[in-house]
Amino acid sequence: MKIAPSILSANFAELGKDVQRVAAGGADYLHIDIMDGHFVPNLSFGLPIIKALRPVTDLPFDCHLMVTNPADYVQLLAASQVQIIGVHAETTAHLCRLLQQIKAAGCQAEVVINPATSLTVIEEVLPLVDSVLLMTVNPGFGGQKFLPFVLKKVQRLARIKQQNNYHFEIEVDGGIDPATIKLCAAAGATIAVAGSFIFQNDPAKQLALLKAAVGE
Ligand SMILES: O=C(CO)[C@@H](O)[C@H](O)COP(=O)(O)O
Ligand SMILES: [Co+2]
Repeated sequence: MKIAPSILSANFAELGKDVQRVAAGGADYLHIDIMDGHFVPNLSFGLPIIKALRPVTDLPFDCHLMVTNPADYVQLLAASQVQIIGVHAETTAHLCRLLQQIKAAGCQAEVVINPATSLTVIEEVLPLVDSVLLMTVNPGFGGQKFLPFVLKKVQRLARIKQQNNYHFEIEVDGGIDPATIKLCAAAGATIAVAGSFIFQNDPAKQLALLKAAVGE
């Protein structure tokens, strides 16, 4: 199980230092939540923050776009050396084209769905993607409670992946702590995003607690 700390819950007054702390603590990715106040009822941060953080760490940037017009940002994010671009299936009528644009820009394509969105919405594009991010909270805020009904969706996706010999990562995002990461790993998730749990205390210590919970 790989871990992607979400900087949404970092101390923004010490953002660079917090990023270095999670990198030193053994994080596998840096999860960056971009919110526009339209697709989700919250604003977070944008490209200047990504550009400022890029020289701070070699961790791959996993950019989770919670915006109504994700296609407008693909080229800009690719030019800012973001490795993974995650787009919500709910934001576009042209999901296949959007994922192709991400790949053509040289990035890994990640499709994201809300807790209430069915896997059937993304089934046809599964051969195209590098990762599938299943939201385990309703997107927009850190510190929310994990929604256990999504575990069945993780299991179903893991089965589809195995049956078709697909190679995408299965990522979960929201409400991850030592108890819920264990449930997600057992259901077949391969990457866990964690924000408030990691940054509520010493990030290296918190990362170790998450890893220990999944036997790493
Ligand atoms: O995308 C989101 C929220 O919309 C997440 O990435 C959060 O940042 C996760 O925070 P916690 O639930 O772990 O506090
Ligand atoms: Co996120």
